[in-house]
This record gives sequence, C-alpha cells and structure tokens, in this order.
Amino acid sequence: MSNPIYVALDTPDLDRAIAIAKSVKGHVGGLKLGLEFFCASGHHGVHEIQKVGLPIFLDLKLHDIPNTVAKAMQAINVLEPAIVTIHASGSRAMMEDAKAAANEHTRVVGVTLLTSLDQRDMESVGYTGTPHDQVERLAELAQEAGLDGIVCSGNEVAAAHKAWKKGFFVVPGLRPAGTAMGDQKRAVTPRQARDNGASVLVIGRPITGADNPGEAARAIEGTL
Ligand SMILES: O=C(O)c1cc(=O)[nH]c(=O)n1[C@@H]1O[C@H](COP(=O)(O)O)[C@@H](O)[C@H]1O
Repeated sequence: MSNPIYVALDTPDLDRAIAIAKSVKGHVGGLKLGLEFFCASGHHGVHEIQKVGLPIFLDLKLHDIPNTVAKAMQAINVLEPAIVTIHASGSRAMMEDAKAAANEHTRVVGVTLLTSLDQRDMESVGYTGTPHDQVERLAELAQEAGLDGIVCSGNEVAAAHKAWKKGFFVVPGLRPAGTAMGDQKRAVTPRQARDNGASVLVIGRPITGADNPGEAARAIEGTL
C-alpha cells in the first residue's frame, strides 16, 4: 500500500516549504498546500513545490456561489492537483458545479466539519446534532453531488467509510501520542485514523514543527 501521509506545508515562506518537502520526501506520499501557502506564493509556489516530485493536494477549501467556485476550479486546473478541497456545506449545486469544472484526474473532496470544531462550536453557529450527525449528513450530500470523497476527523471516518464504500477519505487533525493539540479539537493518532479507514492522513505541525521534519515523518510512518 502506498504511503497515505500528506504533509501540510503551512508556511508563507516558499524556501522553507521547499526545504521541508525535500526533507520528508522519502517518508510521505504527497504534499498539501493550503491557504497560507497559496495566498503567499500562488501558482508560482505550486510549480516550485511540484519540482520535488510528489503528488500535490491543493487545499483551498472553496466555498462560494456555484458559479464562482466553478470558475476558481477552472483557474487551478492548469496546476493538475491530485486532490482539491471544497466546503460540502456550500450546497449540492456548488459541489456538482465544482466537480464538473475540475480536471478528470483531480479528486474533489468536500470538507464536512472542520477538525477544529466541537459540539459547542457547532451550536454557536446554529448547527443541530452531533459532529457525527453533521459529517454523515454532508457525506451523503457530497456523494449525491458526485464528489470523490470527504474530509472529516478520525472519529467519524469509520462510519463514513461504512456508508460510502468507494469514498475517498481525507483525515486531518492528527496527533501522535504526546504531541500538542494546538487548535485541533477532534484529533486522533495517525494510526487510529488509518485503522478507521482514512485514505489520506494530513499531518502538519507534528512534522513541520520538528527540528528534523524528515525524522519526524519517518517516525510517524513507522507507527502505521
Ligand atoms: O482540509 C484540510 O486539510 C483540513 C480540514 C480540517 O477539518 N482540519 C484541518 O486541520 N485541515 C488542514 O489540515 C492541516 C492540519 O495541520 P496540523 O494541525 O498542523 O497537523 C492544516 O493544513 C489544516 O488546514
């Protein structure tokens, strides 16, 4: 089985991102570039990171009216990302149009409930039910809209996988035992997420914050 770890290169500093990518290259399956990176370095930055030679996950979490999201998707097609994120709560129509606009070989996945949110946060923005309910509801909608999969926490991925056998499941919010949670609230260990059915394990600070990112990635790979 190929390495499921995608390291989140969350930095506005392109040279630092390149250095981390090179350091972890033998111990991860891909590189995730998110809002912080993309806002700072844009298409040029993505092209530079592509030179490292690993699949690129463009985590832009698109969320807007269907037409705007579809046009944004068309504008990043030239980068040929392996995976792109959109927000599943943007509606079925938004997801359908996003998927229709994406490259054939790009997996479009819908973020269900951010791993930085818990039940109290849900209540404060007017969502009803539990995190499990919310993930289940949006996973169903994403499937109906023709997406390739979803993003959820390691707590919900087993149930989501059971309900969507051919789905592609991206799980962030991963913390090896003993590492700082930071802003993550629904975190599990990389091994737990893998065992629960994750297709991709997104790991940022536990690797990028280490003195030796390559060594940290190797150690996590060894736990899988
Ligand atoms: O779509 C994501 O990748 C994502 C969704 C989510 O619910 N939670 C989440 O943390 N992420 C991303 O996953 C990465 C987690 O980073 P660390 O918390 O440093 O491991 C960040 O790049 C987040 O933007």
